[in-house]
Amino acid sequence: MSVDKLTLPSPAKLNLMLHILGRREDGYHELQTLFQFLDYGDELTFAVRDDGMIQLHTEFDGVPHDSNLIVRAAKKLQEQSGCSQGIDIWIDKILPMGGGIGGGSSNAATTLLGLNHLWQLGWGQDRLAALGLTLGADVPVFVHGHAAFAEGVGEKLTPQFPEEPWYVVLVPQVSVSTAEIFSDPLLTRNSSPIKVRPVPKGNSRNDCLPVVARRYPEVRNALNLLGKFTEAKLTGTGSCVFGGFPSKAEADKVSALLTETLTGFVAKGSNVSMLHRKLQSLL
Ligand SMILES: C[C@@](CO)(OP(=O)(O)O)[C@H](O)COP(=O)(O)OP(=O)(O)OC[C@H]1O[C@@H](n2ccc(N)nc2=O)[C@H](O)[C@@H]1O
Ligand SMILES: Nc1ncnc2c1ncn2[C@@H]1O[C@H](COP(=O)(O)OP(=O)(O)O)[C@@H](O)[C@H]1O
Repeated sequence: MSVDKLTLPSPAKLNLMLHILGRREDGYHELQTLFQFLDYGDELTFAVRDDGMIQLHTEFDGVPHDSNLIVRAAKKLQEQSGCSQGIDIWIDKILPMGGGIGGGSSNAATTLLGLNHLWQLGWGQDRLAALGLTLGADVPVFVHGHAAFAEGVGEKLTPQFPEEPWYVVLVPQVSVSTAEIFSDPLLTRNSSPIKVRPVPKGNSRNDCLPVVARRYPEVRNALNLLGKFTEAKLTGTGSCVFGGFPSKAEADKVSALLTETLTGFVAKGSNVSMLHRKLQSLL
């Protein structure tokens, strides 16, 4: 049965570790990183239109309509599939921008999967992920929807099954530009590749952390505060800082103490993205 309206989640991700192995000729960096999803994110609503127009109805501060990754994803999919239908889109945005939790990439992936469903294109995940990669290095993992060890610039994915703790995520009130961190001369770019799978314990370092912590006192502060309770880590190029706890009750307790002065939230780690769980329930 065909539907013409759909609401889908757009989860956040964490980088449980991130090593930078080198820089390619095109300026992009070769990484090894472990992605896991959070059961926490934005929500997008899509409604098919017959006139071919693509319209995002929710305004974003500082992001013009046609630059929004949601609109760019929809337009690319429409062009490449030759679809004559259009789409109205609304988003309930709760993920911070420039937080290293992948909100923009996740929104793009939710759009690709949602429109593939509504426009009945029948594209497979590999094809959607390849299109997604042209929008951002993190889009493919959100399209595939499974926790994964990622190599290359993030597009070579091997599914992984890390523990799924409860996380406290602190959101320092600064937006970190990924490009700015990757162009810092002090960034470590020569980590040795990990050859063993699954990634052995003790490799949880994020090579971006020293550069981000030096540039952003707010991130340093969040790392110090959460570090009093558990190992505090940086996700991606930041700004968000996270730490795992064995139960929701423990995460809630620490979060209540820290969010008196800092913004943050508690969320469960998940190896199957909530977007894919919802899509599965529609089939
Ligand atoms: C570092 C990571 C780790 O998950 O996450 P974030 O902190 O951004 O969430 C990602 O690889 C980011 O992916 P994404 O946010 O999609 O980055 P893109 O838009 O593709 O790239 C933004 C800019 O960062 C630099 N860049 C990005 C990825 C990479 N592997 N090497 C790079 O040098 C490039 O200068 C690029 O122009
Ligand atoms: N739908 C979107 N959601 C978030 N950011 C977007 C979106 N579309 C474009 N952007 C731009 O992408 C940048 C990176 O966004 P985001 O993915 O949230 O951060 P990060 O890559 O640090 O996890 C934002 O600062 C914003 O300028």
